[in-house]
Amino acid sequence: MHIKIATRSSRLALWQAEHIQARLQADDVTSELVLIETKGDLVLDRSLSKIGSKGVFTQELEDQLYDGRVDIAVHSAKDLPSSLPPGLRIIAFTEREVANDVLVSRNKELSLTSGQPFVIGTSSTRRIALLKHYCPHLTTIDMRGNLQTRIRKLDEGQCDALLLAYAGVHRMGYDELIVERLPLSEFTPAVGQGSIAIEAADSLDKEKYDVIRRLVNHERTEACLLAERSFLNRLEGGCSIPSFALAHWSAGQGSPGQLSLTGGLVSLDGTDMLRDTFDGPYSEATALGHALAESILTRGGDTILTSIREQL
Ligand SMILES: NCc1[nH]cc(CCC(=O)O)c1CC(=O)O
Repeated sequence: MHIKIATRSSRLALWQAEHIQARLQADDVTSELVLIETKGDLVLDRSLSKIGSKGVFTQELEDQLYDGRVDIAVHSAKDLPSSLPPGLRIIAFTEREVANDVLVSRNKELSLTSGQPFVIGTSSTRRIALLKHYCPHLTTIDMRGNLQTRIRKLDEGQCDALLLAYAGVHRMGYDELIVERLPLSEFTPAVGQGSIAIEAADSLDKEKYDVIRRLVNHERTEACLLAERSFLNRLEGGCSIPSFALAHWSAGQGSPGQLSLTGGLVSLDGTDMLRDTFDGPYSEATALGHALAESILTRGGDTILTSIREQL
């Protein structure tokens, strides 16, 4: 069997695609990578929220799936919108890497909790809003581009530190630049952070589908991500909305276990913060995400969302 894989060509995207290739090799499946530029890779002078939140890193890959030029597309799960275009679906999620955000700097003394002011480069609306909420003494400057570009900008002195996902920093081999791992309880990650998602057309050959699921999919991560993505879907938030959610699986009473989903929303200026945790059975992941989102919306989340949409 031979599988054609669409991927972006950033180093992180290639790492992820090669990771999937290595998994498939375990079963004598051959594969090849088809490298594709997306709008998110090409337009670097505007923030993601201005380019348009939906599918900036995914659309060109999806075109290849529709045309049948590739079998699957590999993405950071975080970059995939919570609802996919018709005819496409996610067929597997890899086991999640450490989900935390980390502070990256050449200066080992820096810490978010020290009370010392410094400048953080990030253009994530979630990270900016959470920093405003928990660390009002810090300043942020807008910083896009792939990991290597951002670290170059850090080294040029454009900022003192970066706030990044551990998963990407670790995969790119920059662990020695991590000066602090941020607590999940405050800096709750973006939906899907740390997992790799495999997207395919509904028409994907059944044998390929089965092989990919068997060799790549991690069931517990999948359940967590279904809950998180359902939460995001109900909020109708793309990656430009400062929302966050993280689910954990636990053994609970008997199999197949329980999910605990924490998620919320913060206003762009950091003043209004809503966060809650809902627990439910593993088999009800989608309903759990939906219920948490409903609760957040009725407790004032709808007002926060309206004002976010007016400002972006
Ligand atoms: N949108 C950028 C993006 N997409 C996925 C990752 C990191 C890897 C991951 O979370 O899977 C990053 C960089 C970052 O947020 O630091």
